[in-house]
Amino acid sequence: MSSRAGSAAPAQNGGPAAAQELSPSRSPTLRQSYDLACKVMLLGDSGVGKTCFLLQFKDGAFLSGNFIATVGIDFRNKVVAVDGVKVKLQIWDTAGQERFRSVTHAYYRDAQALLLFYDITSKMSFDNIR
Ligand SMILES: Nc1nc2c(ncn2[C@@H]2O[C@H](COP(=O)(O)OP(=O)(O)OP(=O)(O)O)[C@@H](O)[C@H]2O)c(=O)[nH]1
Repeated sequence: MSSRAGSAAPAQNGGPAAAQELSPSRSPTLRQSYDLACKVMLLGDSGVGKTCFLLQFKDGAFLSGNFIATVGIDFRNKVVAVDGVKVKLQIWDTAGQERFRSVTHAYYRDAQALLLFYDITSKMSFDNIR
């Protein structure tokens, strides 16, 4: 299985090298103006579709073809308007693989929302997220 380079894991494909270097303040999209900020975490087993959901929501694109597992954790920002209020969603895409659990747990603390994902064709992925 191939791996998608996450920002909180050893660098692959020229990505940042260490977990402590992953900071939302480094994102250029933060320059967008907003009224409220909200941290959202995407959680669930590996392969349930967290990254695809995020890319679809952020860019309107679907990642089909070879499955590339997330390494560690990564995030994307998107500003949405809710009743005239600009809300910046800082959406954190966690790796579903067990070996990254300790890395991803460290990011839960100040989240306002956790989105729990499972694969409707896999009862195990549902049981694991309960
Ligand atoms: N049929 C179908 N396949 C999907 C859907 N969403 C994602 N996939 C496929 O499922 C595979 C895994 O998707 P990812 O979004 O990378 O899974 P993930 O939960 O981010 O996995 P990790 O990064 O390992 O935690 C990919 O091959 C996708 O093309 C969906 O809604 N339907």
